[in-house]
Amino acid sequence: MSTRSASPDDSGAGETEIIRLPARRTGIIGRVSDYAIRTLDGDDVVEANTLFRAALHSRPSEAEHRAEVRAGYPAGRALGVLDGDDLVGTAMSFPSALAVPGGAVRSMAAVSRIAVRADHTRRGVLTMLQKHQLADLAGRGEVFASLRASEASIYGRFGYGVAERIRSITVRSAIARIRPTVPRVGHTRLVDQTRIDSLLPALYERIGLHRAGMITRPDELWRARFLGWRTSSDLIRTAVHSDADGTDDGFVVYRTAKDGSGFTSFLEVIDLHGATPTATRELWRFLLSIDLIDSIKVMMQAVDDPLEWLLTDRRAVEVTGVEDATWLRILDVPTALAARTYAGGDAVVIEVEDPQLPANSGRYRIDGEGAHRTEEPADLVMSVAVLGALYLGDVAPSALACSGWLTATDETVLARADRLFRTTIPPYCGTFF
Ligand SMILES: CC(=O)SCCNC(=O)CCNC(=O)[C@H](O)C(C)(C)COP(=O)(O)OP(=O)(O)OC[C@H]1O[C@@H](n2cnc3c(N)ncnc32)[C@H](O)[C@@H]1OP(=O)(O)O
Repeated sequence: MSTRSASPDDSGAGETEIIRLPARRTGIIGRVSDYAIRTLDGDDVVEANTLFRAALHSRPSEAEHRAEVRAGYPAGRALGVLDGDDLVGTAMSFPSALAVPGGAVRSMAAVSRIAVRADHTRRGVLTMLQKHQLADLAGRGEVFASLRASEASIYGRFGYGVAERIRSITVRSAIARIRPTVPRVGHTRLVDQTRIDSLLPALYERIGLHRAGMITRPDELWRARFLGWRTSSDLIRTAVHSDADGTDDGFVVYRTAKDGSGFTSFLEVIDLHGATPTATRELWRFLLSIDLIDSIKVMMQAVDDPLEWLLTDRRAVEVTGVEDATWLRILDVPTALAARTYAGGDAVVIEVEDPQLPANSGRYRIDGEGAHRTEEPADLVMSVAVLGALYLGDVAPSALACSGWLTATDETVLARADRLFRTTIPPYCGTFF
């Protein structure tokens, strides 16, 4: 049990993130000066969630949702930093798995809900959390950790590199028409929003990890998502596409909101996945057919999404931004390097530097057949964060060499490395956590 101080009238309106967890002698896994770090369990994760929400300037979840908030935390994966009895920092992760170039899938911790109480920042609390979290995840045998960064300047120092980017778009519905020669396949239906819990996880699993960068969604991640959608003040709807044989093969979750004039609204795509490009295309056909929508926004779309090619007027799609999405931290470099495929060509030897997880440091020979440790001299030297950036194929080694992120013995090495790491399409995750 834990206690949280509340406003004098106890209405909850003024609740703060001053959270006291009872002193415990057990479960402490580390100490730095006045701070102790321990694994959080039971209702303590709900308090950690309140701390996280406060750090993002959001109010706590309603008391009636306590059980659901708790269900959104996998057991044994939340950490808390305590200053005396005060919870002042937290981090957690979901157990997931990542599809890598070539189609293999390896374990991945989806790291999330990192927060330090506003009056304790810049004193090393996150550094303490990261040190323990990385060691814990590597100790569990997880191959990757991944996160979405609130700010780009935070996580490189902990070995995370930008491995995937996404684009955001606005579609002007009034001029967005699907080219008439594009065949209509299957059909799309709205589903009962109160029943999506039993529909979407299985459908997402059936869609599968068909692209490098996609990740599995554990139950706790879905629970957290459903809670967010249920408690949103916006109107949220779900549509499912089935193919010509009647098999469900894609879904879209979207919200609509009025723009103030009364009759027109905008629509925002929250989650859209198709097992095939055709399923995704047909979901777009549905979205574009909804009446009284001025514009459609997508915050998280693959950078190579072909939507504009589908339309009679490609300028109906305005790209409003391109941002970093997956920050990848390779926890087990030998396993990660061996898991992905490489285009052919001559070998390169890379030297990886990883002071936080030194078992990763060393030289690796990579060629079209795979990758393994070697004692040969290095052609390229890079940090584990830079290897994370290269790994899914989003950026070429030559681009990172030119910007000073890695060093190469000569230009010909870079051409070889570019060829080896190149992938046919850029990575895309499509899951926020
Ligand atoms: C995956 C996610 O959950 S993303 C959400 C992350 N959470 C938030 O953004 C919520 C608001 N912010 C916070 O809670 C905190 O400021 C955190 C978690 C970002 C940082 O925690 P802190 O305890 O202040 O970090 P810590 O003191 O360990 O700093 C480590 C280093 O990172 C730097 N750093 C930390 N945060 C930032 C930042 N926002 N911008 C720039 N540098 C930063 C520090 O200056 C320090 O650098 P140094 O090693 O050269 O001295």
